[in-house]
Amino acid sequence: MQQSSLHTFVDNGIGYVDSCTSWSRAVSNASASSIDAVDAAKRLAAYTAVDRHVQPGDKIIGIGSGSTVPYVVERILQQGDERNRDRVFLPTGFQSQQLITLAGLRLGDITQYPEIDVTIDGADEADTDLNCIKGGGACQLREKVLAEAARTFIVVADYRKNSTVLGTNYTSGVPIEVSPFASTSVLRSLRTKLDSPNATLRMARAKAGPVVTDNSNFIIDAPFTEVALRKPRELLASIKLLTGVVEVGLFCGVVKAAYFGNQDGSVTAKFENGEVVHIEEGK
Ligand SMILES: O=C[C@H](O)[C@H](O)[C@H](O)COP(=O)(O)O
Repeated sequence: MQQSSLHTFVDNGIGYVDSCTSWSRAVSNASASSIDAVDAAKRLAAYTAVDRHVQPGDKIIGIGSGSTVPYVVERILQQGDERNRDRVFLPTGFQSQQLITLAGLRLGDITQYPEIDVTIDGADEADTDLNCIKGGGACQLREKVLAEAARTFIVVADYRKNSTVLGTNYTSGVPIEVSPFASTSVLRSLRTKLDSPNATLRMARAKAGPVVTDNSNFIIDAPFTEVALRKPRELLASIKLLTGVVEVGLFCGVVKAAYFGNQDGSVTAKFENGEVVHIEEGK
């Protein structure tokens, strides 16, 4: 598999970059040079994470979703056929399934392999304690299953996702996957009971009607106050209690380490014990 083909796939995205998130739309609208800089940062983060966390003994590997993940697959391919021959790769959705297949890697399923050695995924934003917002691409249910099943769950992203408090840079709201049947009542509860007056159903861009997830559900994007987002575990618990909610794009207490590519060619690594390490280019 040529590396460029993996990115052609994502660029055309089967619509991923173009259609999934307002964040991604912002990127699409940015100048070519800023896209290059952001992409370079994504690649740096992905390569560093793979080099440190995808070890020869790791045989069951979870592959997340988003525009940073193709670089993860690219780096894994660079580890060579010998190392990848007896590995199985589990996808978090349609996009990563296509990535794995196109790369010529062996595709597996979480139902066959409920214990994963390492899962690497993107994020929409991560805070100081490694709580994350995920689901800008509507994949959070399968992503959370593969994150929790993994001995090591690693997040990779560019510098824009590295925050102190969730909701600082990613302002579209917390992505919430809901059963279509319950979507109106969940929306109402979010607006009236959970103080998210601007919660909205995510609409598709090249289809009339709402975004439909890989699990045939809908997505609600629910913005919350900074006060609420400073306590993501509590917020997650209260959203999950709403009948009809399938999964919430708040990941709390699952990330072992997050790698953020910076514009100057360095990588910032944040670990679950609170340690922050600055990795200079090439180290
Ligand atoms: O549902 C999508 C996922 O949570 C992605 O990992 C997240 O949206 C980050 O994607 P990207 O790397 O494109 O910013």
